[in-house]
Amino acid sequence: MDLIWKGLNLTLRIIRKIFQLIVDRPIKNGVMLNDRYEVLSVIGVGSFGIVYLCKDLKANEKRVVKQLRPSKHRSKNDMELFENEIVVLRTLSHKRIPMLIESFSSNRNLFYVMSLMEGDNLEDQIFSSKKAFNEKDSLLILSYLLELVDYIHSKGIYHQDLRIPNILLNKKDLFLIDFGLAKFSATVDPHHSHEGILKLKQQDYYDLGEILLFLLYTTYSSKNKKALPWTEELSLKKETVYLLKRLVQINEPYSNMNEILADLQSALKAQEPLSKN
Ligand SMILES: Nc1ncnc2c1ncn2[C@@H]1O[C@H](COP(=O)(O)OP(=O)(O)OP(=O)(O)O)[C@@H](O)[C@H]1O
Repeated sequence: MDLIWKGLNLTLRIIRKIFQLIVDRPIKNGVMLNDRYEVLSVIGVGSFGIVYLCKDLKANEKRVVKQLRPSKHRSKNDMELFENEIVVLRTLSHKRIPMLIESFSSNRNLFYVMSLMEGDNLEDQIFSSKKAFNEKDSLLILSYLLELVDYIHSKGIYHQDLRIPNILLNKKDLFLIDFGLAKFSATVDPHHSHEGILKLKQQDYYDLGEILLFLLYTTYSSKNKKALPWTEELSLKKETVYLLKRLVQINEPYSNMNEILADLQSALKAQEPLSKN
């Protein structure tokens, strides 16, 4: 009985996967969306959306169009998350965050259009291009991210999905994308109780700590057969360790941005060579 049940489950999973592959086929290059956006290429396929590079024929600019995967249309929750992402982008206005141009539906598909952020995501840079970041560079990236996180928090928005695939980087700029799971403080906590908002805030801080760890590990090559905790594997300045331990909540979690910024300044200062006098 158990075997039949398992077999049935597996068959259902395979059918669902085939269904997804068929309905989630990306739109072909050259197709015109909303009489304005010509699809040039697919630049990303996430669990949630299909992302296209398009030419905006009206503005004569390159744009990014995100389509909710058609297989996700069957879930009210996924459609709500897509709508939520649109509202979040409409609320934000920062040169390092995509600007919402418009949203539309076509042939029962949902789309929104945003500005193109020119950079490659950190996940691809680390794993495909094998880019490595030393301690100082990693701290500098954290400082750019903190500025953005501080900005979105000031708008009552908490990203809740700060991860390396959602950070784009080029030689001089860093961008934050993918607000699909972002939360508005007013929705989560209509009474603005300090506790609810603190939880959202600290989740973003924790994720920043994990990103910092990811970056720091790019210069690490294992000499031991056995994996050890990061505190033993990485040789970092004590100021960086202090900052990390509070971000990832090994020690007392941070409760506001000013505390993090002050500790980051100390960690960056510790990277400077000692002066001779
Ligand atoms: N505005 C943008 N400018 C440039 N590239 C972008 C932009 N938005 C998305 N991308 C590219 O498309 C990829 C997927 O985008 P995004 O993370 O928003 O999709 P998703 O379906 O929500 O993915 P996930 O499954 O990770 O949640 C990104 O990693 C990035 O490379």
